[in-house]
Amino acid sequence: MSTSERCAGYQQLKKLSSTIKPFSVFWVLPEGWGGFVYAKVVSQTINTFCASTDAVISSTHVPSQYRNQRGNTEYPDWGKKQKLASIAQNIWNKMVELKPTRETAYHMTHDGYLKLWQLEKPVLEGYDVIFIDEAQDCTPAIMDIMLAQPCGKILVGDPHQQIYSFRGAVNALYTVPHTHIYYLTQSFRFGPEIAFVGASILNVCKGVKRTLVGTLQKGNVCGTGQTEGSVAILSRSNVSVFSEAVRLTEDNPQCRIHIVGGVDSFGLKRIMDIWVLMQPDEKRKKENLSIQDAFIRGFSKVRLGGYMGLKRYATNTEDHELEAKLEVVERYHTRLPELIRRIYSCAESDPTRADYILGTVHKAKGLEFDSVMVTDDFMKVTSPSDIRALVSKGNMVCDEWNLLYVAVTRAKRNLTINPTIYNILTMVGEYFLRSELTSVIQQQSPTLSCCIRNCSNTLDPRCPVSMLKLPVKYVSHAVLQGPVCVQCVQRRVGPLALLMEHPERLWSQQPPDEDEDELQHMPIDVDMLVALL
Ligand SMILES: Nc1ncnc2c1ncn2[C@@H]1O[C@H](COP(=O)(O)OP(=O)(O)OP(=O)(O)O)[C@@H](O)[C@H]1O
Repeated sequence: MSTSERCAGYQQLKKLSSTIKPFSVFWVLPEGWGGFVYAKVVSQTINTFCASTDAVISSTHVPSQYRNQRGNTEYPDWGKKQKLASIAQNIWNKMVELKPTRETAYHMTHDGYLKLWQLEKPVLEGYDVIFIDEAQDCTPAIMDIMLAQPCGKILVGDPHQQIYSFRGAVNALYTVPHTHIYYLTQSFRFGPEIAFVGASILNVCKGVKRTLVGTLQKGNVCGTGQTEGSVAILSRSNVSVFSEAVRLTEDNPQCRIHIVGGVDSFGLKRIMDIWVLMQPDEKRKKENLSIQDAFIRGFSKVRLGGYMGLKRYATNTEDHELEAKLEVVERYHTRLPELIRRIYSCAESDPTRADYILGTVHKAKGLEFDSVMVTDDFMKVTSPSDIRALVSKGNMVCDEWNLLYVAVTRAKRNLTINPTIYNILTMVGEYFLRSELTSVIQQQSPTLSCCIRNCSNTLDPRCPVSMLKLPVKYVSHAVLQGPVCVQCVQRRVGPLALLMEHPERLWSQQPPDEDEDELQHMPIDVDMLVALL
């Protein structure tokens, strides 16, 4: 029987589910191997198998480490891995069967029937060439199907946009033997400013020196550009997407917001169900509050422990999506029903009619917007030592840098960066300094006091040209802007900057009390110096 016939069969039997849920697996675990932690490990084992090219489940598909019930990292030995693999294989065998079942753990999933198709070794007839986009995020199972085809293959992708390692994606661009390789380093989406920000993230965080080039169109990366056209606020997590929706609709209740992927798939109904679960029994009965989602409703039973039980489940199974929803419920607590109603009433299904487009980077991948604002919930970087510490954590951190890179490269004209990107730009010598007539600076800042933190110097009004720190706006606040004294400029653009100042006055000024560790890593912005002279 072909996979397509099988799929029709699963559909008829109502034996299809989108994903394997640890909660379903939990009910079919054998004695002695119960609990949510094993349910998570077995689910992950089946997922890894489905993403692989292998025909049977083995200990290689079992995670080499996982968080146990106490929150400690556990490293299963070979015997334990064998047992977990055989539990997973039993479940997989039942998933494949074309028999009705009441256990949702035995439902076939999308990744599951893709796996069956791969094992069937399909031959796609009638194609001269297959074009495989987003090849950096394909699983080995998908690549196995594609590469086995007798026609030509073109793989397209960007290794720095790989953001699905956690789902078993392996960057095929580096592993597949090829006859030709072409580097597409120019993007037609944006101009040099946004390209520089993208290239700086790759350079500082991943040590990649190949430059990303834009076109000649003008761009703004200070968050101060004219916001015409589509404006997207991109976040790392769903919690921030929710917070942004709350903030925007609080500031302006008439505001129209579009949530990438749709307001329903964002899970507002499930968030509301979790909130209901959190309410005491009497309140639920008195106000006739019901829980729609069967999974959440399950936890209202005493033996599963109510809201706290659901929280334990999310922690034990490392279900980050559920953890995010719980965080939203706890953060907004009593206000939640009103906020959800407000978000629904401001939601706009057509992005072209929305004032703001909100979404996570995972959802916004492949899209582009005239203006992009990056929220501050991405990986935090304050110094080069942060980066060194993070790099040692391997692949998952690599995905985090890629997420930041994907976020900024969605912008066509205007970019609002976050503090981490600001710090990364500092590490490549971009201090947002510009030379300006001192008389012009004085109109804005009559005292000519240096705006750098911990510096009490002032600028000399007799100097014809001085330095100004440009205003940079983040999503939530603006950073310091204003005049910068010669001592502070010298630390950033090199000793020739001292030529801007009268020697007597220069010796009378103290260098500011800046963090020495930070200063050691401050690169000299030679281009700025050239521009100055
Ligand atoms: N040759 C070209 N001349 C002018 N504009 C182009 C050209 N090719 C693409 N563009 C424009 O550049 C933008 C980016 O193109 P496209 O979406 O194909 O890039 P991409 O490589 O798939 O981007 P990403 O993978 O980052 O999402 C689009 O607005 C597209 O219309």
